[in-house]
Amino acid sequence: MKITVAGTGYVGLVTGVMLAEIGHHVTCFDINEEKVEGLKAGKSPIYEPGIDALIVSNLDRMRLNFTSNRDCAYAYPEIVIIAVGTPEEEDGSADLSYVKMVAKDITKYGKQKELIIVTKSTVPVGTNQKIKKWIEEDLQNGTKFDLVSNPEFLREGSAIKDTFHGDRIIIGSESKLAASVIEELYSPLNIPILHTDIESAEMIKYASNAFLATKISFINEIANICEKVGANIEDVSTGIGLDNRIGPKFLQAGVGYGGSCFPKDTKALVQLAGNVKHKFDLLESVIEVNNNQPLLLLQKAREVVDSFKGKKVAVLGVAFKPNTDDIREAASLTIINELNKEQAIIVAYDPVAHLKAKDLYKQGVFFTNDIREALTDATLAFIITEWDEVKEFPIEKYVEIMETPIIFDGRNCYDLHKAKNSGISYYSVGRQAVNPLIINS
Ligand SMILES: NC(=O)C1=CN([C@@H]2O[C@H](COP(=O)(O)OP(=O)(O)OC[C@H]3O[C@@H](n4cnc5c(N)ncnc54)[C@H](O)[C@@H]3O)[C@@H](O)[C@H]2O)C=CC1
Ligand SMILES: O=C(O)[C@H]1O[C@H](OP(=O)(O)OP(=O)(O)OC[C@H]2O[C@@H](n3ccc(=O)[nH]c3=O)[C@H](O)[C@@H]2O)[C@H](O)[C@@H](O)[C@@H]1O
Repeated sequence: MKITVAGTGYVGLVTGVMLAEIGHHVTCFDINEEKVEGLKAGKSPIYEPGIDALIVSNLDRMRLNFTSNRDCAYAYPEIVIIAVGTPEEEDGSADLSYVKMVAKDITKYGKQKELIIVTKSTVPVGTNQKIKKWIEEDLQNGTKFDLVSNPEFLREGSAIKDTFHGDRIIIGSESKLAASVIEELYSPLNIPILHTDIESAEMIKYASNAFLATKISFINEIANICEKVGANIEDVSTGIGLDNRIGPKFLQAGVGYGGSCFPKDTKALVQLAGNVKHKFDLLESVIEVNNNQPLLLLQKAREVVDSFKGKKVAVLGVAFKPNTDDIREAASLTIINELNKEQAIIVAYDPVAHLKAKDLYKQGVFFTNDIREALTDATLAFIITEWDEVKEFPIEKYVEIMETPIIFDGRNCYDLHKAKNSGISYYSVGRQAVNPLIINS
């Protein structure tokens, strides 16, 4: 099939590449010309394991092309997939202006008589009806179009695997024919498909992200209590997860969830509920717990050192999770901002996100992809992202290279016995402190 994907971010690019790989002819359109030029040359604008090889092989097979020309993108596709951003507005609701821009481009530049428009961007319930209205406002006579809501569930860092081996594909449509075309589109993937109405498909996406965020805030609250009553959250998580009804996933306690989606989608769902006069108390608490979680780690450090002023502090991990260069809403930024306010000398390490993060700070923060450089002569270190490079860093080295080996681990990377034997002062989440220490400023 002939497909145009609007937006070449994490979702659009991975979707486009996947569809080309399973045999479709895909044009990826983006308004960012620099991105498009790079992609034409086979250069991915995002760090995502496995994506570069798929871009290059499908460019070579001529099944994939990139453009910033609207005529080329919208003239004759059979299907347009909307995969542009839906960032949050100031009040937490979703900004639909990029989605609207695509809807308007489709009617302005489209020359086809029949078209299926698939919404893959995460959009509030009711958005597909808005898209319908935006398109009908200036539709050429005689053009027939159908809408399909087809939310995306990939995770950054494992996006390729998630796309080829997802748990489910949701197809929400008012048109049986359009739904069957989209089912056919994905059939080589052999992933279970659920057909729903459009509104339910839109809600499935928000409810999924909200549920996962709830699991994380729940386990973080249990962790916070564990610390006070002498329990160990790692054992508690394992014990809970052995119940098949609960399952072991998304029970890793830490400094909370970040990224471009959980924070914005939870807020958007609270807004959506508010619009229909439903106060979503549970989800509001999930968000509040998450906002506090990095601050609790900082609080532990404040109880150990009187002041951060003038001290070298290492921050290990800047990306919101491992295997991505995405730093949107990363817990590291909360920690760095607070330390920066308190005039610490911050050296932040990340194996891939260090360059992106550099652009955010004018002064007071140094970024490196050399973990030793970050730790050498540091008074204390915060572990914020559980990169393999961090987990595999030998614990004894902290003692060797830091001025005082005091570690605040926001991702529970190390075994408590090993930490004890190594001689570091080690504070983690939901577990007892090891070799606790007080130093004077
Ligand atoms: N990042 C993720 O892991 C996931 C994201 N989503 C959702 O998918 C949507 C896209 O997210 P990302 O890919 O992360 O966004 P992104 O911010 O990485 O990429 C969006 C792209 O759209 C382009 N764009 C903006 N307006 C455009 C227009 N009118 N025409 C063509 N291109 C345009 C931008 O230049 C950018 O390259 C969002 O709604 C997000 O919530 C859903 C599942 C996973
Ligand atoms: O809508 C989206 O954008 C996507 O959001 C998440 O994917 P992603 O944000 O890429 O990453 P996750 O692996 O879900 O992690 C999100 C955050 O939760 C944190 N997390 C995750 C799991 C856990 O047990 N504990 C925990 O703190 C991670 O460190 C990270 O900061 C969902 O997992 C995807 O299904 C969804 O498609």
